[in-house]
Amino acid sequence: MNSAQPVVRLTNLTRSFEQGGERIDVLRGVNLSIGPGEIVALLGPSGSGKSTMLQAVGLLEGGFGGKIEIVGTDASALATDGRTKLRREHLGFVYQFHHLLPDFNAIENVVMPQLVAGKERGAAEERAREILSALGLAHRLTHRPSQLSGGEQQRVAVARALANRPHLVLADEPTGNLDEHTADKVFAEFLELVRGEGSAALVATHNERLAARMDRVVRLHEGVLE
Ligand SMILES: Nc1ncnc2c1ncn2[C@@H]1O[C@H](COP(=O)(O)OP(=O)(O)OP(=O)(O)O)[C@@H](O)[C@H]1O
Repeated sequence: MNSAQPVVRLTNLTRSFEQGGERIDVLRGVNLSIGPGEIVALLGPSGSGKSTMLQAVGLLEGGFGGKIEIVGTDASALATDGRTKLRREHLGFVYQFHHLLPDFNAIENVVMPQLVAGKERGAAEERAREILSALGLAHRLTHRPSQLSGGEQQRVAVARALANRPHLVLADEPTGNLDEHTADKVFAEFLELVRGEGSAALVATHNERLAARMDRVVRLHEGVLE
């Protein structure tokens, strides 16, 4: 990767929804460029389009206008297979709710995306141990999600998102489901890990306090960033 190249560049991103015969223009021309290792907070009131924007950047949904470039590749021009490949190679996801596989323990949840990416099992397990330990979960490796606290579940979700060393982590209210004290702690660990790994991140949040800890804050207002 060219070191000066943005990990994501959005040019005139648009998205509208048709609901009950009415058209809502949620994104009306969003422009954003995130550099390597840069951690950006995406703020905006409820319903302003933060999740919609993360879905676009995550190449999870179609129906968007404009251009989405991920590490220099124009995703808008790719078919489903190409978008999946781009997503697997460059992106990691953390959601408000952990979405861990319930029948798999912590280490297996972190190993899984690495196997999907073609990594050999031994190396994947070593990486999972390393990253879970960095998040203080060395003593919880064989616990299943139901046997973990909410904070621990989110830490596993963070480890899973970073397992393949993504260039960009997309996080949608990653600590929104936790009490304030736990949220602060898990978020600090998340930031430290993302910084240590050198990944960039785009983090949607309502929380101004968390936003202030990131490198840059952008705000969605009436469909554009300000
Ligand atoms: N599939 C859909 N069909 C119709 N409208 C939708 C759809 N998805 C989102 N919207 C609308 O788009 C707007 C933006 O939703 P979005 O979830 O992106 O907001 P948000 O900023 O993430 O909100 P919150 O902070 O509450 O999670 C909302 O008005 C929502 O109702």
